[in-house]
Amino acid sequence: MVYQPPAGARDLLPLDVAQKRWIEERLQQVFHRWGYHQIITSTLERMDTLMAGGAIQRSTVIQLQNAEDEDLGLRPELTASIARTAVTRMGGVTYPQRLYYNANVFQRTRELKHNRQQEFYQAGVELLGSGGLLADADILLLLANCLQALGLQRWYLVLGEAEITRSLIKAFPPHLQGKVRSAIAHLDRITIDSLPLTDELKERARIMLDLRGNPADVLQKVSSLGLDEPLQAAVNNLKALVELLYESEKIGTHSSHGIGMEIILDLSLIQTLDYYTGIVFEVVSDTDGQARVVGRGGRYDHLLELYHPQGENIPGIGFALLLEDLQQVLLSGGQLPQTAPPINWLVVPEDKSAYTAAFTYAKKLRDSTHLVRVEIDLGGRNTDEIREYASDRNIAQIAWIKADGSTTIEPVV
Ligand SMILES: N[C@@H](Cc1c[nH]c[nH+]1)C(=O)O
Repeated sequence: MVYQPPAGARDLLPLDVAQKRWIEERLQQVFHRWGYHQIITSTLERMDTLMAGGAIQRSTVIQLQNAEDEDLGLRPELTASIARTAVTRMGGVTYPQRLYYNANVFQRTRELKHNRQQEFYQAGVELLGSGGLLADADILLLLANCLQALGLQRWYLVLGEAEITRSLIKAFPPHLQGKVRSAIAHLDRITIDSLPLTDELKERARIMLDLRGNPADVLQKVSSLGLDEPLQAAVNNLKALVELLYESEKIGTHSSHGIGMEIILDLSLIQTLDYYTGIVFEVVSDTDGQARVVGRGGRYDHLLELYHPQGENIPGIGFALLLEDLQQVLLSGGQLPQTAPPINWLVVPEDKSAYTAAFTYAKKLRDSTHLVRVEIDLGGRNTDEIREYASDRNIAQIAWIKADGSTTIEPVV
């Protein structure tokens, strides 16, 4: 019998863990500095929670069944679970609530044959109870601060607006809206040309594909589409947000806290999660010409009411950073540790009568500073082999201990 993990599952070895922790610790510090508290929700949820009123497709969830025949699944993301927790378990709290998480998620992919990954890690935040421009900007500045803390070099923010995009798509015949949506999401001009649409609608779809680029240009183009009042208000909001971010950034760049945010406005940006009601965004890292999405999020002002016992409406906005993708990018940038943390000391009892003295010395070392790593040599090796072991493992020093407690310290070459 060969014991393999199930297809798509992951084991993280010590070096992976060291790199993952490096990222997580930096993010956690930023989250704390911005007033966020950690929340841990259940990995397992009822399917109806996970699907968030149809915003998340059943087919993307790994489903399970328990003895009570409940319809359960492994969370594919955390926003729905946090929305559920906030309104069902945190009654009486004052808003806004600032919550962050660091957790694994499971996403079912159809291409299992190639052992496509199904378990991922995300670190993210949810800001609950505040709608509007200030909260939007606060979240995006927090996002920029996270990326800065990681030392991510070249990245840009793709910013869209779910309501505007949704309403632009509504102009298409209902039975084709799904196809148009997917073609636009994939920037697929060929499909758009081949769809049975009037010339006018094809042109509209092409314009939508072009609603991507420098914010000022895109805002001008979208205004030419003759939007109705509420949508024009959403466009104006977007404009105000971009201005606020650039202004805040200017202040940042003059101090040592330049956030270096470049914004690409993209009104064709469509997220597969369909609970968004306002701004949506992706962080794209662009290293060596290779673009990779390392985070995403947006505003969801009608998600919490789905779970609220009285259907009360509480707005929300948040983002998730995708830890595997960040790890890949940071690895190629050379920021991450290349080895698991080294051991500082190997404490070697010279014979049986020195065991107690060795444990006492190891304890003294461990108590001396909280960052020290100390191993006891467990025997079975001669002096040369011990030196070789210490050098292979990059251990800095050996402490040879005699029964009377006398110690010889030897730096490892
Ligand atoms: N949960 C979303 C990201 C997000 C957090 N908050 C809002 N959106 C995702 O996994 O893509």
